[in-house]
Amino acid sequence: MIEIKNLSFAHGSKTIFANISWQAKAGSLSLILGANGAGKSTLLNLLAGDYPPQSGEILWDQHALQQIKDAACYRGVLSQQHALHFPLRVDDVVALGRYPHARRKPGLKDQEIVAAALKQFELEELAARNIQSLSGGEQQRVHFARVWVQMQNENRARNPLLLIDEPTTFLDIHHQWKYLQAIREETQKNQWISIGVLHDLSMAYQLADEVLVLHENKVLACGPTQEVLVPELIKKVFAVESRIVEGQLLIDGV
Ligand SMILES: Nc1ncnc2c1ncn2[C@@H]1O[C@H](COP(=O)(O)OP(=O)(O)OP(=O)(O)O)[C@@H](O)[C@H]1O
Repeated sequence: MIEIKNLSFAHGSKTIFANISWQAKAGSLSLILGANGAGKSTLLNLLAGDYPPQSGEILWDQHALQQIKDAACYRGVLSQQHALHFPLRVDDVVALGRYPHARRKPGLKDQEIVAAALKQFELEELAARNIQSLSGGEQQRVHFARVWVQMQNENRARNPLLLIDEPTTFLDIHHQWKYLQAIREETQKNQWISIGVLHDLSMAYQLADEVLVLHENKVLACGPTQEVLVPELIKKVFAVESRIVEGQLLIDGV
């Protein structure tokens, strides 16, 4: 479990959150929602350990997140864009995800995990290509696979933590659904703690087990998605009209 307790954070003199608390459970996909500038990426960056909390604490399976030494074996971060400015084969990029686990270089077991990821993410035909020659969406699929292999860990000292920040921006609609559904299934099956940011509210409504809504430096609401993400709240936070029709969230417009 991730527990955020009385967390406050400011960028310079600008307060982003004041005294927020929240929990994200293992086995759940939790999405952070909020308008532009609400602090979603800042919260993910704190969970990624990019900078320490200024006050309050973040606990990962009851240990202070900042003090966990083997975090790279249990924490994967998938962002909108990962720029690689040098030539590397696709399968070598995916194998980079195994380096935190390997003493020197990835061994047979790591190679098997990489091969399984290339198959699962439909990358076998691209495996020998230079990543720089791929389209934006193809590159993003490679990074999904890289993070997926990083998250595979037989030693369960803690529940793996997956952080996703708008990871589907460059993907076509088939791959958006395929990969987010794969994340959801892995999360349930392997008790990952998966926390992400997604701007598509309808997709969030379908896929997220839990949501956290950030608004005006506070947690406006949190809990099971279909209880929290109701038209009144959506109007207050995003200033759009919406409806729930046959279990789907439809956005009508501004
Ligand atoms: N390094 C920084 N220095 C100063 N201000 C920053 C920094 N990073 C972010 N901010 C500001 O903090 C606020 C929150 O930014 P953040 O990126 O967390 O928002 P967000 O909710 O992810 O927004 P978006 O939906 O637009 O991606 C914004 O007003 C942003 O301008």
